[in-house]
Amino acid sequence: MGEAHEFSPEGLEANFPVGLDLDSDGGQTATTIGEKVYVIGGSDDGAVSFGVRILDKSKGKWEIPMVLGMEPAPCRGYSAVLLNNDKILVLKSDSASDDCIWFLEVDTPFVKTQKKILESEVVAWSKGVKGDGSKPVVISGPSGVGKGTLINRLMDEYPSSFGFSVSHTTRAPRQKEKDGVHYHFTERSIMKKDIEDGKFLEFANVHGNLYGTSIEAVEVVTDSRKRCILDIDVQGARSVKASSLEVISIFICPPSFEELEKRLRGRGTETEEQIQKRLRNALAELEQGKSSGLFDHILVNDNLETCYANLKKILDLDGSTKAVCPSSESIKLPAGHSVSVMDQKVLIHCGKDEHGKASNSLFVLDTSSLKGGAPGRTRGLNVYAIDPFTERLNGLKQVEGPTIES
Ligand SMILES: Nc1ncnc2c1ncn2[C@@H]1O[C@H](COP(=O)(O)OP(=O)(O)OP(=O)(O)O)[C@@H](O)[C@H]1O
Ligand SMILES: Nc1nc2c(ncn2[C@@H]2O[C@H](COP(=O)(O)O)[C@@H](O)[C@H]2O)c(=O)[nH]1
Repeated sequence: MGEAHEFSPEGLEANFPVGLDLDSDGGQTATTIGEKVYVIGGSDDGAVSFGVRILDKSKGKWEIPMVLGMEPAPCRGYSAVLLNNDKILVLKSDSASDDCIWFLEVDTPFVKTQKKILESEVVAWSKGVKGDGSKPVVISGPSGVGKGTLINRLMDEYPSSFGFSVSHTTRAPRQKEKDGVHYHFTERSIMKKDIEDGKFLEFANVHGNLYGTSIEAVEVVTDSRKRCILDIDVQGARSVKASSLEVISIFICPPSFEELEKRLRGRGTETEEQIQKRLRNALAELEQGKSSGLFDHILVNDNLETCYANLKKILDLDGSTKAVCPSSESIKLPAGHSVSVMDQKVLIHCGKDEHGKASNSLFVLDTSSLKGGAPGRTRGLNVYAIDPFTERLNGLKQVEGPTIES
């Protein structure tokens, strides 16, 4: 965990004279990691935006990195603190409670991998979400096995707990499919460009078309505080496994190849040629799915009721645990806040409240159990309030029902 630092453009310019032309009216922070200075932000009419540039001190050169993930919306101010030498915690002032904690990943495993793939300087934004959240669920299996049927049942029974990751595809829509609901139907050239720009968590050529999960598709679901479900093929599942997104992966098998063919034909959505292609691919998918240790669970979808019951068991929905329900705690930071770091705890001193009055509020952001991160959200944030009059820092105590605004 790095030291919290108060940002001073003047001080920084004295230390790093190589053209560090930071806003004199603030709105920017600079965080140094080794030879690199990460400068975030810039203000325009009082609104701070979150552009990123990097000063490489060894080369005496500025670089504009590729920025992955959704950037935070502009706000009136923020503070930044380095965590674990690989990410910068950004605390936005006067922002909605579910939009004030962000991470700019600058040297995490995901960013390191992307730097290699994209052969460019890369940083990645990841919004912090409170509470443990639940790992996204990857559901894979050959075409026609019943993945969509199972997912639809789950979403119908638990509409507030699960959200579907809407993939992009270059295949044509089927009769009842809606753009933006079942898929984002797109053109190959557009999708390829977005892939090159690092917007996809995974993508694959499946049955002659391009399919992929955008980082945004997963973020949108996480932001709605639901557990994300991805319906993707085996190649996609392998890419996700290799990424830093932690998931539960489930492979669905048919009871027999004949039954698979029957279901695929019975659905009546593909031409004979497409059915033949999907069946040919199913042989390889079944072999890979069953044998490679790629999946955490394998379910046989023979009887639909039994298979659905087993799926619910895997997802702890068989009555033994509560439904996925996010914490309702929230936080809103005034412009005058400051931060300091102790062990893995970030102390947020509120300074002034939203009416400009002095405030003694002190919040603790415990970063010891962070999970996930880019691509996607950073889960496991624990925020609580402490009363500075009654508590000493070595005796931090959680206050019930924090006074943090909801
Ligand atoms: N257990 C089952 N028994 C009999 N029919 C089933 C069963 N599960 C699903 N089906 C039927 O099989 C057909 C294919 O199911 P579904 O569309 O859900 O497959 P899928 O795996 O999502 O396929 P794709 O990967 O092509 O999207 C549908 O007509 C569905 O009603
Ligand atoms: N790798 C990915 N595979 C995906 C994605 N979205 C869907 N799929 C898989 O494609 C086949 C065919 O789907 P269909 O809707 O044309 O029948 C199926 O196995 C899906 O699981 C994706 O984003 N990435």
